[in-house]
Amino acid sequence: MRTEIQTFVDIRRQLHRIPEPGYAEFKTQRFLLDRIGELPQHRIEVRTWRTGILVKVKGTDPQFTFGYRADMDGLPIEEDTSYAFRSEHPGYMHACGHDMHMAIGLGVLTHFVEQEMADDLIVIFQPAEEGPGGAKPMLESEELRGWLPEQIVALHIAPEYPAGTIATRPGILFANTSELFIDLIGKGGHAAYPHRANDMVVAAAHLLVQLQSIVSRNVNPLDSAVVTVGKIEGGTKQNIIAEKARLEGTIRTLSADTMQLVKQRIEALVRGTEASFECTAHIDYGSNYRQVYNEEEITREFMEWLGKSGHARLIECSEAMTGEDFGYFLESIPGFMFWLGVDTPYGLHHAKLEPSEQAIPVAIHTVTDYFRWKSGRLRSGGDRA
Ligand SMILES: CC(=O)N[C@@H](CCC[C@H](N)C(=O)O)C(=O)O
Repeated sequence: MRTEIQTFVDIRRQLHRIPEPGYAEFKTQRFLLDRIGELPQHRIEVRTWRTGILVKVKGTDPQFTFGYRADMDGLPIEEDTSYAFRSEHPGYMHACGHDMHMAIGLGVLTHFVEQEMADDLIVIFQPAEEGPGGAKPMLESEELRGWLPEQIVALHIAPEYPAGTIATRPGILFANTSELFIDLIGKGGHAAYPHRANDMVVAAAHLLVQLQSIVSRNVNPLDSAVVTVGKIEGGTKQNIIAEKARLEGTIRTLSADTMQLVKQRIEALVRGTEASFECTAHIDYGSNYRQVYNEEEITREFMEWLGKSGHARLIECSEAMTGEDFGYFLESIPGFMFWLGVDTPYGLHHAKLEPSEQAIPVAIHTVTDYFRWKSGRLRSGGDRA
């Protein structure tokens, strides 16, 4: 690659400074458009969709279109890393590696602008992966509909694997997800007169504990599910009985049927809370993501190629209960997602996450060489898409 890898490490650091929430990735979009604007323009076409960006790199003799997708949004976390290039947006951090995913995306794009390929490539910078989900509406947009790739690849950083490793599997990689918001509304009052009020802090505490029984007592132990309440809010002051409480969480399942079962049980427990605490409740499932299902034949072929290529050490991993709206891309476009080892003791969504930047060249070389190899293979008639 003629452009130095250090460029993409620097780009990642600059992106790290400006994490933004879903659909508010304005500075991020501007930054990426400026970098894309510095590339020779004769072989690229650029479109924007909300805060996202689509870039087509025209091949010399296109018969096929490859796609690489990078997500763009940050998370509401106060950063606590040792970095000199910490977030400049108080309360926001790239704690899920989207800064790495975007820098790698620019690396892949730059490579194919500098060193042409026969086939076309679409690089997709997608907003709002952490919520409410940019993939589905982007796929339905006019901007992307006319430019749909025929095979698509995405990656996600993996703190638990060493830099220089790539982990994936054919079939299901990430879970089905649903957000969960439960509002409880009772009757507030004076702390000294509990008999004249319906305390929603107590109701929320009971419900929170009952929710734990869904995975332990309703889901088949041989199946997998997660119900996590990550935020709980209620009340206004220590000597006022709370009129309202809110639980915010997420549900994860490996099958769509189990997702339905978990939701039915949540609804039953919430109805029980209404009866027990004489309150009213409202459930909102927010945004739901489809499982990430790697097309089996293409993924096996990639794994075999990677094993021989020497670009990274390959691990065949198990499914994870993480969610990713990339699942919507894989619903209509064959392809796969892989974990990119970044070797850090702190997990995704942690304020101290410091992914190893050594993984950036590993990913750029893997993705670009794989597309080039696959393009040649399709042309030689050695494969289907
Ligand atoms: C890779 C990753 O961490 N993705 C997120 C996706 C969030 C989906 C949605 N907002 C939810 O919380 O259900 C994850 O938390 O797995």
